[in-house]
Amino acid sequence: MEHQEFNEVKQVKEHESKLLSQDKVENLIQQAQEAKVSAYCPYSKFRVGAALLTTSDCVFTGCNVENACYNLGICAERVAISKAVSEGHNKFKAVAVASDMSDQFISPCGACRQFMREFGSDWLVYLSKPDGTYLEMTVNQLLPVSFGPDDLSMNKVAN
Ligand SMILES: O=c1ccn([C@H]2C[C@H](O)[C@@H](CO)O2)c(=O)[nH]1
Ligand SMILES: [Zn+2]
Repeated sequence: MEHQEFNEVKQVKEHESKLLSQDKVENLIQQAQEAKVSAYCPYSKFRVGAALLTTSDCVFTGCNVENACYNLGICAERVAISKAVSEGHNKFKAVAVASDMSDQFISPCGACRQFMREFGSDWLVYLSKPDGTYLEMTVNQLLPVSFGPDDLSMNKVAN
């Protein structure tokens, strides 16, 4: 097998080994839908919930939290990630996102994509609808050609 072809097969296998079972995805989406109930969104009235699965199989949830000073509002995804990191968890397998939109999959904003990317590019994001259907994407698919910790010289292994 050609070297490049071998690497492609290896990458596909690595990716497949990181995918969650249908049961686990459905469970994570369910937790995101439950987290959505706590959304504090008196201004947009757009409820969002997120459920973040760590590599140690803990789940941290989050909802959007808005503010009378509109620009201070924070998204569900960043709340969930901040809760996890502040409790000592910063390695993630997946995050599920849920909203009330039945006609389209909720998709994380640019700020949240960059916030996710800080903790790796090859973990999974499940964009869901209220009926439980979902799209599976990687952080890299949502934010290709990204800027991350390794791009800072202070974080490089060797110069
Ligand atoms: O993926 C998303 C998209 C939007 N919002 C929030 C931000 C704001 O409170 C409201 C409307 O944009 O929804 C999230 O929490 N996550
Ligand atoms: Zn966001």
